[in-house]
Amino acid sequence: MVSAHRVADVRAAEDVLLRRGPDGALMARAATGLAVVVADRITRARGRLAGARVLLVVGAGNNGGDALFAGAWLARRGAAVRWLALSEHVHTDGLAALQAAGGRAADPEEPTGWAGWADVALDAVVGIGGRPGLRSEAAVTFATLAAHGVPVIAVDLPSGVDPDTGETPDLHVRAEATVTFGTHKVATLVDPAARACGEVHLVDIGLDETLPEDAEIGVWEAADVAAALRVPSAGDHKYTRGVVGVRAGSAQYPGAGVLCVAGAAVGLAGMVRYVGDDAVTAEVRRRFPEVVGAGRVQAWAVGSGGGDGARAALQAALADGVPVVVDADAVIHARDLFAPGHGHDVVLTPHAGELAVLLDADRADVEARPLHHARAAVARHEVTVLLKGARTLVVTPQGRSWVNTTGNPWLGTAGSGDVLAGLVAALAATGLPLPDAAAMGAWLHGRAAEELGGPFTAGDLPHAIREVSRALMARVGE
Ligand SMILES: NC(=O)C1=CN([C@@H]2O[C@H](COP(=O)(O)OP(=O)(O)OC[C@H]3O[C@@H](n4cnc5c(N)ncnc54)[C@H](O)[C@@H]3O)[C@@H](O)[C@H]2O)[C@@H](O)CC1
Ligand SMILES: Nc1ncnc2c1ncn2[C@@H]1O[C@H](COP(=O)(O)OP(=O)(O)O)[C@@H](O)[C@H]1O
Ligand SMILES: [K+]
Repeated sequence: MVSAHRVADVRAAEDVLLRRGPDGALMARAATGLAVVVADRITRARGRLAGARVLLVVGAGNNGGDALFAGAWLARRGAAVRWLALSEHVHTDGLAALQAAGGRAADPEEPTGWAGWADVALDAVVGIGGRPGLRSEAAVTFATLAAHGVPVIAVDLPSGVDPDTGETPDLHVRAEATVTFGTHKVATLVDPAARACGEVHLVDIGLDETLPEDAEIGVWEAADVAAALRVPSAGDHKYTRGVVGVRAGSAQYPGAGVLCVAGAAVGLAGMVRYVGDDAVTAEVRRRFPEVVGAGRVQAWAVGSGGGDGARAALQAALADGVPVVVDADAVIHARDLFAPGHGHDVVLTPHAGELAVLLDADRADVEARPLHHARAAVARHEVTVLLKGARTLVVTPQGRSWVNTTGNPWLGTAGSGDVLAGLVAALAATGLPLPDAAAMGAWLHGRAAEELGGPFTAGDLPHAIREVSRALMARVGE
């Protein structure tokens, strides 16, 4: 599992290594890793590093130091390197190294000598020492670079984002790529900051052994999902594999019932039950002859397209005392059904708009602070929350947080959330803990979208999800 750590934890881990190793060793690792990524990107873009024009936008701290040493490495290999200092003092040894390698200062008053000159710029204004926002000089510098179409590679983090929350309350750099050191930061994974990072490269500087195990946020990877998927054994039959129930769709939204069942059908459970509107039931049976009616289940998916019937459906599902995926029209009923101490095993699966209604917040504020709001809902309702978005979050009442990095924007298509709700419930029915099922469902759903590429509609997802699961299980068997 990939993970992100808080700045305080990164600093503590760095301190241990700094005490152990020779002066500058850690920064040398970071700078070399940075330089190698920059050189590789330049080589891919223009064929060769020699002659490439690299601008370093440098602040006062060690973030600037990383860039100056990286600039020296690049200059020694034939790149033309200039630095633009945004602070009176910059990292002394880094600057000396760059000067010795032939780097030159850019004149801030002459943008033709930097914005009009550079093939690529490194943002090394601030890293984990930064507060959100950009001072006006930095803001003007990056606006000028953007106006000249110069791509930016951020050092550790795009300057101006909030490292520990992923929030971007103020001006910040928008990078084409970010080279981050030692471990991910929340900002390199969680939106909206993750969007400002572009492609993220993680450089190993040896922090792994000194970082705390309990990360701030984790990312499920293919191997984690593959290892957790429940593959039936010879002794299993349909009931031991798990039965998933769907109470979704309504006369108003019949398709949601069908799509939720379709998601449930590819979640590796042994049987799918559907309970709902007669016309929807008929359509579900027509599409999925194997689906049966009411009876015992090991997990429910409730609420997708549920309309006015969502509350009654949720109450009926809760009465069974099994894990429940609470989607769409059912989410709002968390308000009174899930007061602290309720004791149900539940995951809410809202998008930002639904979470905003539940929390009496603005949708824009949920989008600006998704992790904050997901955690607020978890605290208020003692449920797991899966907050859908480009970077879907799963936050549990036990204090774990995961962010999903699979998927593509084509997933923003009507009914795609219905498929996800059914899928998560089915995975839970196979015996997986509900939070794990939520994280794995988001991963499979996003990975299926990547396989499809796009454009696609929600009805294309289930088959792709099954193919992704099949490929993962084949990997485990290898
Ligand atoms: N501790 C270490 O040995 C290592 C640190 N590394 C690098 O060092 C960085 C952290 O360095 P620092 O602790 O020196 O901090 P930074 O370089 O991130 O920033 C600190 C400086 O920026 C100023 N500042 C803060 N917010 C600002 C803003 N919004 N606009 C303009 N200036 C602002 C501060 O007053 C301070 O002078 C990491 O992000 C990483 O790039 C790496 O070299 C790895 C090793
Ligand atoms: N820009 C995006 N990039 C990746 N995934 C996205 C994006 N926008 C939406 N999604 C995903 O698409 C799905 C949409 O679900 P939802 O909003 O509930 O749609 P519906 O209610 O129509 O089913 C969610 O899984 C969400 O994470
Ligand atoms: K930076």
